[in-house]
Amino acid sequence: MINGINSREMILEILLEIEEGEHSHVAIRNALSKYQFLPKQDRAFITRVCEGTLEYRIQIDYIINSFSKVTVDKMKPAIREILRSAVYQLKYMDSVPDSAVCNEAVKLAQRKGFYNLKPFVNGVLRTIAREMDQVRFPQKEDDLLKYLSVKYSMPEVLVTRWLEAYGEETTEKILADFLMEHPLTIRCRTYLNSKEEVIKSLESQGVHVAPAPYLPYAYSISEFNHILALDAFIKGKIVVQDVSSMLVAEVADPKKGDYVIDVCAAPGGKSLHMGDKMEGYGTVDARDVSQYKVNLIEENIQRTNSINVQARVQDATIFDQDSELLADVVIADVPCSGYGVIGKKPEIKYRVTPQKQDEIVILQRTILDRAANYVKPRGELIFSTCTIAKEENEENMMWFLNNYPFKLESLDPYLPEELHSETTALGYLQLLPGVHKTDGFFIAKFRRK
Ligand SMILES: C[S@@+](CC[C@H](N)C(=O)[O-])C[C@H]1O[C@@H](n2cnc3c(N)ncnc32)[C@H](O)[C@@H]1O
Repeated sequence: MINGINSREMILEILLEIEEGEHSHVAIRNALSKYQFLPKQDRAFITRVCEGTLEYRIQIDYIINSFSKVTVDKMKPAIREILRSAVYQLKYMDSVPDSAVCNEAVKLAQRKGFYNLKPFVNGVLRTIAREMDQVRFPQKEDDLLKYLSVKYSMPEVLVTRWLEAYGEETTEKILADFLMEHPLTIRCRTYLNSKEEVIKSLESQGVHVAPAPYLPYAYSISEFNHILALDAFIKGKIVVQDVSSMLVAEVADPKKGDYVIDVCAAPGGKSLHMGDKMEGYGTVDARDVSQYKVNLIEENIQRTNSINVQARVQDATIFDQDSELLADVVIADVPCSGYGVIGKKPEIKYRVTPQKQDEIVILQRTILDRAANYVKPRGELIFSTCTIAKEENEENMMWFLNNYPFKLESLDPYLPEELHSETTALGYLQLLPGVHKTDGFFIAKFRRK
């Protein structure tokens, strides 16, 4: 307990908020920003327990259901989250003694008004603490699907999809990678700043900086408290961006003076990168569906002083006649299922429905249809998603090629050699977590005939 704030109570509130539909990073950020005085250690503890409980939820539920007469889905939400977060600590956090985990959970149940459930919480947790090693997890030889689902805490519906699409070995690599911790990656804005100077600035603030894979201006950073406090960030010398996302501007390869339309631009990562590649010349017209989203782009334009990027509200599903055949480059980084970033946003895996999947493909095709109209003759359209779902990627790509006057163009001249493959020579790239050293991501490059 610090200044009346109990970290386990905060964890419970955050997990309940995520259960109700909030994004995990938003729920955690909002809770922590309310209590700015919390020491670094407590912030790290709250973040780890929330993220870990979410990441391992299926496995944790399996453990609880192995010992509790009441199954997890029948429990009251608060009791369920108290148990889940306690089991996460018991299994994955050696730094907290088991007895403390159990005592704190029981106290929290009481504080939340569940006085009569104290013995239940106490009984289940102490049994789990004692008998954790005896849990009979599904075995690979008996039931591959259940084994992968419980071991890597991934809903069976997703495991099934990936087994079909990518086979057993690759699926297991993807699943394992989602549970690994990855440092944050940044793009150093080398057209305005020297890399050495930026690294020096970061290191002078205690940040650990290491080269990130594939691109010479990409770095991994760790051991810092908050990105907003880093001088290089405040001064717009770096942009937070996954390397997969940086590859979009590489592949687009815009020329100084180009007119670029980014139809789904918020918060602006790829738009700013395109602007930098054009070294302040030309125009990047960064659009998104709402004022709220456009404000996010604006903030980034201002922070980085990106003079050739402008933001505005424009629904990408509505044809903008004024843009017809005008753009040298159109970026369609469309909304998607987000399966490629489950490692960063674990709640995505629990919110999958077949209906959502169908709707997202329709939305993507509608956006691609409008975006195609903005590309000038012999101009280019870059289509990208942060997912690994074939219907959103390869199938949409084929649909587009079959219906529009565009052809694919090789990505190889723009990619590092280690990413070259049969498909990149044709004009598209599917990055898979655990196989490639990035998020899951898809890029295709089309040129108007
Ligand atoms: C994958 S994100 C874009 C990320 C962005 N390109 C970047 O690099 O920072 C997809 C974006 O599509 C936007 N979006 C969703 N529906 C849209 C629509 N109908 N029109 C325009 N943008 C839309 C979302 O608001 C979201 O910002």
